Amino acid sequence: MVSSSDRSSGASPGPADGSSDGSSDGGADGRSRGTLVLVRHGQSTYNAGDRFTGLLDVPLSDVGVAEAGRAARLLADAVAREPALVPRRVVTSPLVRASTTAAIVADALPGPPPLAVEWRLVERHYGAFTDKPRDVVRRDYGEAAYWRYRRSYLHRPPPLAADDPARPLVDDTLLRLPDAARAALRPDAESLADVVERLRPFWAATREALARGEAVLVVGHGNSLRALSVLVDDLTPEEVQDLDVPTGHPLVHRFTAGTDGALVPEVRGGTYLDAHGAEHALGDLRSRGGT
Ligand SMILES: O=C(O)[C@H](O)COP(=O)(O)O
Repeated sequence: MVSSSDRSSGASPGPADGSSDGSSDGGADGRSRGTLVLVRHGQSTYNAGDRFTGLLDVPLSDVGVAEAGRAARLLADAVAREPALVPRRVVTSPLVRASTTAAIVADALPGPPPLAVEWRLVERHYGAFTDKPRDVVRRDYGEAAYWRYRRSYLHRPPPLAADDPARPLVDDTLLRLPDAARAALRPDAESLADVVERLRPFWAATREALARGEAVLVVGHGNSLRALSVLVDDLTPEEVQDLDVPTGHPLVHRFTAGTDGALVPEVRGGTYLDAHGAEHALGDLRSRGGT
């Protein structure tokens, strides 16, 4: 099983356009491949208030801005040691808590690399839980259902009703996404499995970039990154149930080529740039019920 605690110390690419700027050396020896760095945005105002966020477009808190700055410094130090880690672009969810984090991180890197917005990285649609304090949902739905909706792979939260006060806020986010996103996203609520399905094309493009030896840096959300991890590490539903993602901690995935040319993760679950800090953040996150 890969839980966050199994990750040891130590991002879609843009469209798979087949080009390379030579910023990565992976692939040259026929074995090593590109590097994927995943970063959950810094703490949002809703994380700070312990509310379900989902598709609401809320900003970073002051703590979140500081966390994004720390992630930027960690990545700047890492690329100074290993220039092949410089991504061609920083791929981000369109939601402002992620795109602000991505901009802070990109500014600290050589180039700086441009941002590429990928709608498939938006957070899981939390349905009727959207905008609700977690303790209220826990009280109203009961302990067992609360955990089932939050952590199970297949359960969707109850649908977001047309007269829910959060409905216009979610609709506002949906309206700002591309037509393809509105056609593909469930309008009422998503299970983690739904998020995995919408991320598949993104992972396919990312795999191609990694196979070309590129470095890919992705900024997303707690649940969109848990879902992406299912694809990156081939996690079972049981494994992803225990996976938590701390805010603002870069997680590096390196790959080699298997005998059949498939990408093989060097360390299943990846390697945090700041292992000690990530463990501390994960402990704190779990004491509050996880991602
Ligand atoms: O509340 C939520 O939607 C998730 O649990 C966390 O989402 P975030 O990573 O966007 O904070």
